[in-house]
Amino acid sequence: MEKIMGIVLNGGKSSRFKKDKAFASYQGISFYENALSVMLACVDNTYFVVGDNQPLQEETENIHVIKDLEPFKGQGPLAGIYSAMNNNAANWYLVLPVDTPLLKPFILKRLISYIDDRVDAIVPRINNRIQPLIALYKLDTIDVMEQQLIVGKRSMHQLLGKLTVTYVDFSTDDEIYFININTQEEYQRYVRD
Ligand SMILES: Nc1nc2c(ncn2[C@@H]2O[C@H](COP(=O)(O)OP(=O)(O)OP(=O)(O)O)[C@@H](O)[C@H]2O)c(=O)[nH]1
Repeated sequence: MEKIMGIVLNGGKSSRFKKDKAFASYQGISFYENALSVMLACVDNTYFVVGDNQPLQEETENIHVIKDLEPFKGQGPLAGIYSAMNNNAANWYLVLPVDTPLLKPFILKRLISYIDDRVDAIVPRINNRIQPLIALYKLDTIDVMEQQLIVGKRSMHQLLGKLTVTYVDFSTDDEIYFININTQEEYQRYVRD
């Protein structure tokens, strides 16, 4: 049985949203609480990788609050993923951002079912669009991540270009679950609490 650790990313600046996305809410639940609960419906333990405005006051038994490692602090989602994987706690890591409030556990469980040690990453694809922040990464990919960060290549797409990836196709009907809220306009259009 593979050991899987969650990584919920919450270290962004929310500059397009104009206020901290973590505290926006959907159906009365804040984005960050929702992301943690979707994650914990799929794995036993998760990292919660935060920036300066840490919403959780206390750790719980299965939520471990950490910060980006200093050399790459605030350098984007890849920095957060790398910082969590650096703790060496599992051989696979399931990543989730805070800003996909419509996501459901079945999506993550389907990705988990594709775990195979011959590949480096398992990434969903919907209508030819890939979602590298709702994905699984094998521990061994940490060296490639570090190299990318050292040379300032923060793009997840560029990272995937260097890995062996299984793309898991989801149908157009599932597209709704992957909606990513970056702006107030997107919030009004898709979420409207
Ligand atoms: N740990 C960590 N997470 C990050 C970092 N940058 C972004 N994230 C998270 O990655 C996910 C996607 O973030 P983006 O929407 O690309 O970036 P953002 O900074 O939150 O928003 P913008 O400032 O509008 O680009 C969110 O869950 C963010 O909280 C970072 O430097 N460190």
